[in-house]
Amino acid sequence: MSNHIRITKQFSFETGHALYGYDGKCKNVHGHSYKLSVTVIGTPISDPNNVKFGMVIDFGDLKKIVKEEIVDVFDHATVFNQNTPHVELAKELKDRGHNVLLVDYQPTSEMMVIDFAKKIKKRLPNHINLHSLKLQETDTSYAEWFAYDNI
Ligand SMILES: Nc1nc2c(c(=O)[nH]1)N=C([C@H](O)[C@H](O)COP(=O)(O)OP(=O)(O)OP(=O)(O)O)CN2
Ligand SMILES: [Zn+2]
Repeated sequence: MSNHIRITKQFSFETGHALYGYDGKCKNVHGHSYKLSVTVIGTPISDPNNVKFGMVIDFGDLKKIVKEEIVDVFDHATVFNQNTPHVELAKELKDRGHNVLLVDYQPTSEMMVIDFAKKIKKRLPNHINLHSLKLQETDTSYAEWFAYDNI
């Protein structure tokens, strides 16, 4: 019998964005208190001499990866699609000392969660797989990425 276990760590960060060309209020620069749940899957370490005995991955090690790749980059930044005229607004804000992040996609929840999945997968140890991500933009809206939807 295998013992594959999913473990999840939750994060939150405040990020501004604007959806260039969108036909609603989210074309305006505004922000969200994003909540991100990161779920990985693996087998708990079975060697009692290993300091991480019984763990799939130390929650602290998962936290370090997600903080470095996502939270520290996106928190209190404003994200713009670099393929739109918003790049000019971004330059102006940057020149005035604001924390601006240019990405090569429309910064919707869907596209951000795809970007996050790529970044987290690259940092995980070989024996740990990314199972899913849930990115909550508002109390009532979220996007999810699942590994088995993307094989
Ligand atoms: N499929 C998507 N639709 C929308 C996105 C998105 O990322 N993916 N983003 C936005 C806006 O950025 C913003 O999040 C507004 O979302 P919405 O849920 O419509 O927010 P409201 O506050 O109006 O929601 P209610 O809870 O219904 O009041 C827009 N769409
Ligand atoms: Zn928004």
